[in-house]
Amino acid sequence: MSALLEVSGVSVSFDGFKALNNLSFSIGKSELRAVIGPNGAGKTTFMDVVTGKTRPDEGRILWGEPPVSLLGKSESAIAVAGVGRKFQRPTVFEDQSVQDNLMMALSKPRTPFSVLTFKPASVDYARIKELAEVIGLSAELGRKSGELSHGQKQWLEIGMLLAQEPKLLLVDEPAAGMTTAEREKTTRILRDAARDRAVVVVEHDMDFVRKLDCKVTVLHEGSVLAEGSLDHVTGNKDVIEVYLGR
Ligand SMILES: Nc1ncnc2c1ncn2[C@@H]1O[C@H](COP(=O)(O)OP(=O)(O)OP(=O)(O)O)[C@@H](O)[C@H]1O
Repeated sequence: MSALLEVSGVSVSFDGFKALNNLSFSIGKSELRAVIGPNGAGKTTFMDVVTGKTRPDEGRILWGEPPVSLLGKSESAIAVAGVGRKFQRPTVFEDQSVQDNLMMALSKPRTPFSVLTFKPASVDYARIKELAEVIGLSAELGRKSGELSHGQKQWLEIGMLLAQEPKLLLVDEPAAGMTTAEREKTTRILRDAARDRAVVVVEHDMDFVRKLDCKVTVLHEGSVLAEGSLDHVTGNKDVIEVYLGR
């Protein structure tokens, strides 16, 4: 499988402390991957370097086919290239309806004035209907987003990101604060999203990671400690030591 994103030998230091230490990571075009690791392992910094928020001191970040370097590109250029990022807390426009939130997301990649001048066409309404089905909010399209449950807001934001058709979606702890039923639905949404794009899920919750049923990358002290199925990595003695303490 050819890689969509290839991170190699990336290091990032903050005041001499290596948050990422010679990190290498690669993901294919339609792949779901969970990234786990104890607090301070470098998960957020990893997402920050991929999205251009933090510049690495060393290493390469190659993207797409033919591969181009993401190093030196701005956060917005990286987003336009197809990297979407979902932060942990949902950020939707609470006073707007679910449909309007999705419509605003659809309008984003056009021009700087697109939100003001955007006139939805029937194709846009059809796309919103489709997105609402993907995120399980078809019955909520007319509701104010502020009235949604925490889980529904998270799904709406995932839908808003999908509206922009990212090639890679980075999702930070989507299951936090969700009910069991919401987690199950989130698993389904992420697995479906990864059918035709790459999805990286940073997660602490092992039950949730198990349900994702995908390859897992374990980070520790800014490097990859282990990689493989969840059973493989949780059976690794280094991983056990890191999680349970020496
Ligand atoms: N801007 C910064 N300045 C100084 N140190 C930082 C900065 N950002 C991260 N760090 C340090 O780098 C290390 C890695 O942090 P990072 O947030 O990437 O870890 P994480 O795996 O996301 O942790 P958590 O699971 O707690 O969110 C931590 O020790 C953190 O304190």
